[in-house]
Amino acid sequence: MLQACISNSEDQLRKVEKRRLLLRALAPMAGRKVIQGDVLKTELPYFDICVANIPYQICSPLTFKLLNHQPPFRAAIIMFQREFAMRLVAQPGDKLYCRLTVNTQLHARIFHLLKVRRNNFRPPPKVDSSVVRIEPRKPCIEVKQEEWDGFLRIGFNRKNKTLGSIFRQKNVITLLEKNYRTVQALKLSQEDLLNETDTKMDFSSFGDDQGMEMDDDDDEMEVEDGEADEVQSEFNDKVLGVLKEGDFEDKRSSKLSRQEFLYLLSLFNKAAYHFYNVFPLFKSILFL
Ligand SMILES: C[S@@+](CC[C@H](N)C(=O)[O-])C[C@H]1O[C@@H](n2cnc3c(N)ncnc32)[C@H](O)[C@@H]1O
Repeated sequence: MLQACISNSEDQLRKVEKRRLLLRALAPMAGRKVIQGDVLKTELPYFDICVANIPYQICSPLTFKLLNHQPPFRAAIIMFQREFAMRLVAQPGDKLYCRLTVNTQLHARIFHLLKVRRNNFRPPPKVDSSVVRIEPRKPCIEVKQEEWDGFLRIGFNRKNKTLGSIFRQKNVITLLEKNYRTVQALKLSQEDLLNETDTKMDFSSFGDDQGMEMDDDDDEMEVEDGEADEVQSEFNDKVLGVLKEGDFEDKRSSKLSRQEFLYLLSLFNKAAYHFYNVFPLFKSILFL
């Protein structure tokens, strides 16, 4: 059939070659189901490999959807906007190292495969691209995702400030103290709080603001609107004691590895300091 199409015309030869390559690429798909739909809204079936050239506005939600997928797949090879890709593969100390980096690298190993320059496309888009390989960690790391997210938000609030300075901020201490008092009032154990380990990542909080917004400022994002005054109280001294215990007071989030973040969070939790709003838990216990 294909042979019959062959002609001397260079254009047609190119078309035939394209078609031959396409048929070869699709051969393993024979008998497979094709699902048509919005990838973000579609429940994905079991899959082993994901290969995708995606519109860049869905970089963050798609990445987190894939990382939440169970059972974990073998690998995803995806082309991302260059800067997003460099954030995924950044290492402590790199300019692009951020909350997105730590969060994704907690759940997956990420490799930069190749750069694709804008001029490789016709017409050229406005940005360069990179192809990366994402391999979910197996077994997956068990964390309470809300706790981890809350902790990283605070840590990367001013990623180049020392943790000592961040954990003197009024809004940070107020959050920790409120949670601490709730936990104490209910005499909740570590197990009560962390038992329902929720490894699911809430990618809704990782809008493209988190994934792509990049400025020259140190600031990642605010914990919440409002003042960031420093406080000095007995409670604050105790919180700083946790930082000192792990030798973290003079360290900066921009240079901490994910293992160090995990360790520091474990020290805080051991001392009953929590970073997510425990109040709903309090309410659910009251209304049992
Ligand atoms: C960058 S193009 C890649 C096209 C083609 N796969 C290729 O590699 O040449 C991205 C494609 O994803 C489709 N797309 C955009 N948003 C999508 C979504 N939420 N779910 C599924 N496909 C989407 C677009 O219609 C477009 O065809």
